[in-house]
Amino acid sequence: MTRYVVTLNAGSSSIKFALFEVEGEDHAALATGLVEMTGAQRHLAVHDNAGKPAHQETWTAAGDGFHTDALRRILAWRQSAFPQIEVSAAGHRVVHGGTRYDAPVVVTDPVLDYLRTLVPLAPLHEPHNIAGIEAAQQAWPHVRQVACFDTAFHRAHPFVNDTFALPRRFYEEGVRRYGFHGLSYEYVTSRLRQIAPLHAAGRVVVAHLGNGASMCAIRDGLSVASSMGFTALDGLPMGTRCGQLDPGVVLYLMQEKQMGADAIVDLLYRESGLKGLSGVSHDMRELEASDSPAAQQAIEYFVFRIRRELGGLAAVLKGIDAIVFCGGIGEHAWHVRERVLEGMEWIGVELDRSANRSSAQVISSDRSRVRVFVIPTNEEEMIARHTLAAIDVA
Ligand SMILES: Nc1ncnc2c1ncn2[C@@H]1O[C@H](COP(=O)(O)OP(=O)(O)O)[C@@H](O)[C@H]1O
Ligand SMILES: CC(=O)OP(=O)(O)O
Ligand SMILES: [Mg+2]
Repeated sequence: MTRYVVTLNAGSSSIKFALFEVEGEDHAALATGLVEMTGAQRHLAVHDNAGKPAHQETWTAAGDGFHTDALRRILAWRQSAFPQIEVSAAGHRVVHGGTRYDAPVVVTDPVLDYLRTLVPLAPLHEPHNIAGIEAAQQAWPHVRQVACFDTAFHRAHPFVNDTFALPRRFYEEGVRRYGFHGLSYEYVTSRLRQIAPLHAAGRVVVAHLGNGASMCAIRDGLSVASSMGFTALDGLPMGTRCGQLDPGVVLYLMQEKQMGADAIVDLLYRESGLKGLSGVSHDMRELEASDSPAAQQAIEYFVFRIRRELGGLAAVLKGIDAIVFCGGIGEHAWHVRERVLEGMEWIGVELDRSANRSSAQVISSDRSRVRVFVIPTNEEEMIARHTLAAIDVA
């Protein structure tokens, strides 16, 4: 039986969506799309299954909520482009699932109530993920909604990789290292199983380097440790997020700079990372093109933190068999990959520079003991897979 699923990844200023046709184990994206918001301007662009532009719309917001407005347009496009299709379910990327969810779940009112309590733990993502679900419920009242969590993949971490050294009661109430980008790690792991099954069964470090960035140690397909923690702020520096930070800095901001919680949230989530360090841009493409010394230093810091994390995660795994790069930077910025892997022969990596420059699937040399891969991630396909599985058991 052929089934159809819509996936939604709602952010603060964009919604990524896709329509999948599912036949048994085969998931084919019939179309993928993006709605972007710039000021009052809205822009919707859909690409077909060959990646060719299939539909575009630009409009000015009429005071309506971004998600409701955009979802109505997505629905109208779906009805006119694929009138014969009946959608079985809508799957949503939800960044934080807290302690309660270690698997995707069909959305009900109690689920939404719980997700609302997690908003302070993911202020850049969770409110928009919830708004996307609510708008989809309104727009498509007869379609089941499934929440797919970024944290779920990491929920089996051993205690030491899950805890902070705070009094125990904080751990019990959920102050833990959750880890994020789980849908991406799960997808990449499943691709690695197809491409290189022996490596996939071994010790793998995946670097998801996008606008948000994290790294994950994976053994036999299971997450063992992640660079991200309680929130999606920790670990690597990101487009606008600070990454690892001495908590003493936060105390200093409060006590000496009299900064309140909202100002600190803004500083650490929206004004730091590559953007804050460079003063030029949050975007790696603009930093690479810039001749500003601060832009070059921001890249240097990004590379430095990835190298530190790689060493740390390799130690957790007691050695590594494979490294995988994914995400916008991981898939395209060969220069960053080259600098991350420079002088890493001690860990067993020998780079094939020309394969790396063309972003080939395997970028390590034939002699390299550790195999290094570039695998384009596909969070949408993972959401589609989880969504159908969740409605099948519900
Ligand atoms: N060709 C490229 N070269 C270098 N960096 C790139 C390139 N394309 C995208 N990027 C980087 O990837 C980021 C987007 O990553 P992506 O994983 O698509 O983000 P998101 O987290 O929004 O899904 C951009 O902000 C930019 O820094
Ligand atoms: C969790 C996270 O950082 O997500 P994104 O990369 O989409 O910002
Ligand atoms: Mg991302």
